[in-house]
Parts: sequence; structure tokens; C-alpha cells
Amino acid sequence: MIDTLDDLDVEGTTIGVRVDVNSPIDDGSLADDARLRAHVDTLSELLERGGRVAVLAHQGRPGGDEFVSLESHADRLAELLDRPVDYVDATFTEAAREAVRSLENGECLVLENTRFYSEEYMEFDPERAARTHLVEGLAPVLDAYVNDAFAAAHRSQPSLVGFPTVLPGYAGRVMEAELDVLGSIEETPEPRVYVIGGAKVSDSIDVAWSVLEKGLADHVLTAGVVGNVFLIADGVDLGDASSDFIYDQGYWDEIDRATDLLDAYGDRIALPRDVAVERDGSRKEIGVNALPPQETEAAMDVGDSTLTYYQRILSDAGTVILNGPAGVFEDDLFERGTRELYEAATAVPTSIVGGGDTAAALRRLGVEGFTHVSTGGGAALRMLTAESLPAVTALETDTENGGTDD
Ligand SMILES: Nc1ncnc2c1ncn2[C@@H]1O[C@H](COP(=O)(O)OP(=O)(O)O)[C@@H](O)[C@H]1O
Ligand SMILES: O=C(OP(=O)(O)O)[C@H](O)COP(=O)(O)O
Repeated sequence: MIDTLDDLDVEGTTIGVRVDVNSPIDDGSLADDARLRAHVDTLSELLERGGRVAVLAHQGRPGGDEFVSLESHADRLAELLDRPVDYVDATFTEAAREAVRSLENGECLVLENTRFYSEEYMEFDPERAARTHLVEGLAPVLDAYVNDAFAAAHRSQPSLVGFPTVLPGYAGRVMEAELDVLGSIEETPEPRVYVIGGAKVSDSIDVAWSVLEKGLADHVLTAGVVGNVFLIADGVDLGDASSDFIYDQGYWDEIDRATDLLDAYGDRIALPRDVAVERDGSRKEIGVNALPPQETEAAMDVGDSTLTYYQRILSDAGTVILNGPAGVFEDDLFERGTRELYEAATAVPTSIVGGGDTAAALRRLGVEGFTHVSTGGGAALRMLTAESLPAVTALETDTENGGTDD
């Protein structure tokens, strides 16, 4: 059993609230506020009930373009909550503790990007996570911990699993709703189709293995960078530009894993039949048999033959679970694959979609009509493989529950 906000005596309590506001960034600032909006109910409720709220969150990954401060997130949150939200450029130092101590009832602040500290980008068991600088530094000024970061619940990182080891832990409203909807994948109608796109290749291959091995997926459709890796694994020459991109992203070793997966479950894995590249400023679609493209051309989207093929599979599906865009949807030339694939998915009786960039794509492309739009991508997929999420397990076994999973 996980405690929720209904079990928390909020007034006058200083609460560390872990949210997931990991969002697209443009020029160093927030470019899409969908994930912030998702947490407004939890934060408003805590503030209206007289809580003193310190928001904890990560943004981006070390070394990446989106690895930025949470200052613009705090500014946007103030607008969404319609109340002042201080930004503190520290997470667990004395400056951070002092700011948290000075909160009054109904006041909120945002601490700095947790991943600015190296331990937060490592995976620990909960007891070890509780002994990190972040948790040891901040926990003494907190009375309770609320985890609303469903989208990061598949990570066993200190801010997600360490705090509930030393503080009473509660699920926020987003976490609660996601667990309700996604906790019963085995009960969704069959055939079940998983559409795996986007750029997080290792996570996607993990999920594909799991759902194929457990018999949860009747089909896995690949697209995006994931689809490109599978094409190379299948012996297709995608050309230098796409190969270099995959190499630079650190996903070259995933090609062998994709090959193993194709050997084991190839009959249930669908690969793109064509890809779209940019040629002379226009979109050009090339069938896989006619690849490679010219040297500088990268596979940026799936083409019409792939879409027709995937739409046919989706037309027979009872449930579709979708994560990641089919192409570089941010570019007008390459938004078509994502738009058409998502639209086809909304016609399936049960349609579940998730992911940070996926949510941004839905908003940009104006696609609506999914049964459930999850705030999580990797977390939703992990949950839909019927596996436990470390951050959820940590809440189930928090200090107040006496360390037992009751
Ligand atoms: N063929 C492709 N080449 C390069 N990037 C791609 C391609 N297809 C999709 N992407 C990129 O993948 C990113 C989103 O992937 P990901 O982070 O896995 O999604 P989510 O956050 O929804 O889980 C987008 O920025 C998109 O531009
Ligand atoms: O955006 C996230 O995951 P998602 O892209 O799978 O939805 C979460 O914030 C987790 O981020 P991470 O995948 O860098 O650990």
C-alpha cells in the first residue's frame, strides 16, 4: 500500500516534492510546459492545505543540450500556480537548507536541478541512496517526502528512492493516477501493439525484450532512432549520416542487442519499410531496398510505405502502447510520420501514450483522443511490461510503513 496526500497532515509541514518537469529546452529555457502543468494539482493542493513546499526535479542529462538550471521552470510554475515561487540555485547545501527553513505555510520554492550533482545520475539501492550528499543534506529540513515524478519512477536515483528511506513518503496526485491506470496492463484488450520510437534506444530495447518475452506484445513497431538501429541490425545500409549519429549518441552497441532481439522474436517486430531524408530542401522518401541515401542525408522520419504497413497492424489492435516520436517532428519536413502514426493509434480501442517529447509532439501536432496520456515515457513502458518501478517500491517500503511492503 502506498500512502497518498489523503494520508498526509499537510498544514505547517515542510514537504520535499519530487516532480518530473524534464522538458524540451530552447536556448537554455523551458520550451514546453506540459509536464509542469501536470503537477499543478498536487502542488496547489499542498499549498492550499498550508504545506511548505520544496520542489525537487531534474532536467536533462549531464553533457546534453537540455542540461540546464530550473530557473525558467520556477518562473513558469509561478504563473501556473498563480503565486510566487522562489528559485534557489542550490539543492542540498546550507543555502538550500536555509531557504527551505524560511518557508511559511502555503509557500513554495524550486531547488536547483538535482542532476547538477553527480550522485543523482547514478543508480543506488534505497539504503545507499539515503546516504548520498543530496539526501543527507536536505532531509534534516524536511518533515515529509511526496513523489509525484511518475515519469522518473523507473530510475533508482537518490531523489527518487533515498528520501522515502528516511522520511515518511507519499504518492502525489500524478503518481496516484498513473499507477491506477497503468497498473493493469494484462487486463487491456488484445491484440496488443507496442510502438517504440524516439531516441532512447537502450531503454526501448529493454522494454521490447520484456514485453516480447512475457507475451504481452503481439507486435512491436519500431520507428525514430530506435527504428534506424533495428534497420542497421537487419543489415540495411542507412548511410554515413545516420550511422554517425547513432555512434555519436553512444548507441552503437545496441545494434548487436537489436540483432539478438530480431533473432529471437523477429516475427513480432516490424521495421520501417522506407525512411525520409532532406534533399534539396525537400522531403524525399527512400525505400529500404534503395538505401543508402546520399552521404550527408540522415533518416529523419519514416515514410508512407511504413505508415501504411503500421496503420494496417494498428487497425486490428485492441490496445496500443506508444512512446517516442516516429521522426524529428520538431522539423516541419519530418513531422508527418509522427502525426499519422499517432492519429492511427487514437483509433485503437485502448490507446496509451507517454513520454516527455511525445507529449510535446502531441501538443505541437494537435493530436488528441488517446485513452490515457501518461506523463511518463520510459516509466510508463516499464510499468506496462508488468515490472515494478524502483521509486514506487521505495514508497511502498517507506519509513512510516516500517520498511515492510505492506
Ligand atoms: N530519425 C530520427 N533521427 C534523429 N532524432 C530523432 C529521430 N526520430 C526521433 N528523433 C528525436 O527523438 C526525440 C524524442 O525521443 P525520446 O526522448 O525517446 O522521446 P520521449 O521523451 O517521448 O520518451 C525527439 O527530439 C526527436 O527529434
Ligand atoms: O523524460 C523522462 O523520461 P521519458 O523521456 O522516458 O519520458 C524522465 O524525466 C527521465 O529522464 P531520464 O530518461 O533522463 O532518466
